[in-house]
Amino acid sequence: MKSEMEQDLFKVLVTEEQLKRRIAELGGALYERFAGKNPLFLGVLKGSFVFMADLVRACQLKSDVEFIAVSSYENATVSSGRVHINHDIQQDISGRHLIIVEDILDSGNTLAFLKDYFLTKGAASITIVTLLDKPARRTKAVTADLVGFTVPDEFVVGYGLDYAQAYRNIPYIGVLKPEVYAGQ
Ligand SMILES: O=P(O)(O)OC[C@H]1O[C@H](OP(=O)(O)OP(=O)(O)O)[C@H](O)[C@@H]1O
Ligand code: HPA
Repeated sequence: MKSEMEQDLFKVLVTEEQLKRRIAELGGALYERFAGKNPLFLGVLKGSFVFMADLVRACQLKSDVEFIAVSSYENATVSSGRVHINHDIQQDISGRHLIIVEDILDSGNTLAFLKDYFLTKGAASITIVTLLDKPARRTKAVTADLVGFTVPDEFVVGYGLDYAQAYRNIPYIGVLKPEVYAGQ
């Protein structure tokens, strides 16, 4: 029997197997770039929490982890354009090589904001890793250094990504049935 979340799904875009394989590749690429450099993995909450957990374990670098929580979607499927910091980082990042870990690069508002924010705080370098890239929706000129999958212009959920805070615990990436958004 389908779970209550699966009943809301219209289709699967990226399977668990595809995620696992690609994240192993991303981990390997990061290892080659950062071995010996003690980078700081900086996860962007909430969406990146699942990807971050798998990525750091796929990349056996000597490194530490930090998190910032920001939001801009306010229960909608389009960005409000205003990025709020809900919980800031807890350590000095000046002189550090940052690996920003995102679940999705969509309009670019969040990563454009965070790049400026961390450069102002004195990061030595910033590398952006995003699990998903949705270039069709971009309004800010920001690109990722490493991308897991490029996705079409559809609102996606699962593997950390939400709609109205739900569906983050689906273990793959999918698209919801249109009626789930009815009334938005
Ligand atoms: O490129 P953008 O259009 O800025 O979209 C990407 C951001 O949107 C989502 O976060 P959201 O604001 O929904 O907060 P959440 O991570 O807590 O779900 C996602 O996790 C990214 O951080
Ligand atoms: O397609 C998306 N799904 C979930 N959260 C998001 N934040 C930006 N784009 C998306």
